[in-house]
Amino acid sequence: MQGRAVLLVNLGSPDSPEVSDVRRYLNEFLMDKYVIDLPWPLRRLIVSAFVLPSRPKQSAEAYQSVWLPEGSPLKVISEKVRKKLQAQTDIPIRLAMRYGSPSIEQELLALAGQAEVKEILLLPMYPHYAMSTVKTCIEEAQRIMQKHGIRKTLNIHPVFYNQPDYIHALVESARPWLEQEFDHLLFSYHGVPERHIRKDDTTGNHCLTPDCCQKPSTAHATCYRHQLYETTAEFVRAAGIPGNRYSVAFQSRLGKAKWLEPYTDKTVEQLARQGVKRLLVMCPAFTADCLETLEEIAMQGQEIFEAAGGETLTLIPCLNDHPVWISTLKQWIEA
Ligand SMILES: C=CC1=C(C)c2cc3[nH]c(cc4nc(cc5[nH]c(cc1n2)c(C)c5CCC(=O)O)C(CCC(=O)O)=C4C)c(C)c3C=C
Ligand SMILES: [Fe+2]
Ligand SMILES: [Fe+2]
Repeated sequence: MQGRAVLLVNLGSPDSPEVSDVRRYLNEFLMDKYVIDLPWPLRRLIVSAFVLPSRPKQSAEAYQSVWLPEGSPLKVISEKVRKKLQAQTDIPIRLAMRYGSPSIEQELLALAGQAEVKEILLLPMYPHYAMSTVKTCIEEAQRIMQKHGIRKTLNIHPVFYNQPDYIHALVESARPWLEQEFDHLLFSYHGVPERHIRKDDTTGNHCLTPDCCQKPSTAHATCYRHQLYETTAEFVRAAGIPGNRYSVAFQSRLGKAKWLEPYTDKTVEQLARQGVKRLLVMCPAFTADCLETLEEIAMQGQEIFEAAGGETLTLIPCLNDHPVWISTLKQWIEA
């Protein structure tokens, strides 16, 4: 294990929940060609003319409602994970954010500056492949390595959506909630525009039909929808949840393009109208709780659910710093 180092990467948050910091963060995030995948002039126009005038204020209010004294939940939790992991291994571990701080550049340089480090394992903290998450982290890390002429080996940890030890950690972390009475379990995954999946499809004909993600295909290596269906299937199998007590939906859509469906807000409303009173929601696209779970699901989702006749919507926390997840990460980095 000598000579190894690890860089954990997550998405990132604004430096503070003030409108100006949220604007700077959204600008960096949405100007990434893998997030808004349009030619630069069009992307610049859309972000400047349609997003930045109003979204920062709206998002800042949302961030203010979940902000912790130590900072953004995503960063605070990610740092806890890093610290707990570091306490269990001698391999140097650092944490970077794809957008905002600490940057991939700063953290890669810090690792590369240690003479004893010969190879760096990049571990994007996302279970599923998407160009807006995993691909952009990998490319950014490679760009930084090239820019600074870093002569160390960069290894990429593969996505882990169907890894038995990941599924086990997910089930163990959800267990206290699953042991309580509930009517329905909703898996709410962060959505992506359908176009993103088609763009990464090497076969040219995948994800054009509703059931393509269920059939064997080489396209699944980069198919976010296939991968999250697999996580769901493995989870319910391991946790013993019957087919009529769970469903999948997609949250956090932005803009006018067609995103993966069904949408979480509509599904939550529909479930309440169908008579579901106690709804559990889990969000396995994220490994750490963040704005999208704590505000969009636990706050907005609860309001939608209650208004439509539901009683309690309970968010199952993400893996966060659960001990089974920490020991899974330890095994992966030491393998
Ligand atoms: C085109 C827009 C977006 C795509 C595509 C997208 C994909 C995507 N995002 C995550 C994980 C997270 N996203 C978060 C926040 C967030 N996401 C978008 C837009 C897209 N995401 C925006 C504009 C925001 C900011 C908040 C807002 O204004 O709504 C977060 C939370 C960050 C935090 O600070 O807590 C996470 C995490 C995944 C996994 C994903 C594709 C699979
Ligand atoms: Fe997002
Ligand atoms: Fe697919």
